[in-house]
Amino acid sequence: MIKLESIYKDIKGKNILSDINYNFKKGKIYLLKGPNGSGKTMLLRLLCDLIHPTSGNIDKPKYSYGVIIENSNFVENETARSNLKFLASIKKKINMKQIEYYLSKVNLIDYADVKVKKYSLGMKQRLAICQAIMEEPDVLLLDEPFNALDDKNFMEIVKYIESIKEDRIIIIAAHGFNLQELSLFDEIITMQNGQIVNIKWN
Ligand SMILES: Nc1ncnc2c1ncn2[C@@H]1O[C@H](COP(=O)(O)OP(=O)(O)OP(=O)(O)O)[C@@H](O)[C@H]1O
Repeated sequence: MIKLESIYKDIKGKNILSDINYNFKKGKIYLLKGPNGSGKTMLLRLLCDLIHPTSGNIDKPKYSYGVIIENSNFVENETARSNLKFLASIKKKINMKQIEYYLSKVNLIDYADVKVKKYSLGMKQRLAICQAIMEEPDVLLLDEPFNALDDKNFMEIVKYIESIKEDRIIIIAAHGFNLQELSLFDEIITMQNGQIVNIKWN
């Protein structure tokens, strides 16, 4: 569990997150929604230690993280396979067989040896999802992972994310108009002006 208690974050004198109290539990999928600038990305950054709170407590064990936050930086002139191979070489947790397994999960196995610069936006998004899940992290943080996906790939990725939720904390920040209708999400958290203003349990 990740426990946030009275979290405040100020950047350059401006309040970005305000009095955030929340427990994120394993086995659940969370939707973070809210208007542009409401603090969704900042909350994700805080959860994976990219930023630290100005005040308040974060209580959590030493988790591993898979993240998509802002643009994923793949080397455009390399293939998907060599990009993922390079990323996997940092932690040395997985081998090429596992990379290929996850490439097939996001429907990219047939394009593994195509240079990323030839990928469409949706394919790049699926590659980013692949990169985030391939090391089977405890916590999956996905910022706007669905934007460019067509209906078929959207539904397949949604089903897939649902299938891996056991023993994992999954938090997805997204605008999508009808996303909250999906049974995918166990809890829907609405943010506004850096605060959590509504919580809905599915
Ligand atoms: N590097 C930064 N320095 C100062 N303020 C920042 C920085 N990055 C973001 N902010 C501010 O933090 C606030 C929250 O931004 P955040 O990116 O978390 O919003 P968001 O809910 O993810 O928005 P969006 O839906 O547009 O992605 C905004 O007011 C933004 O202007």
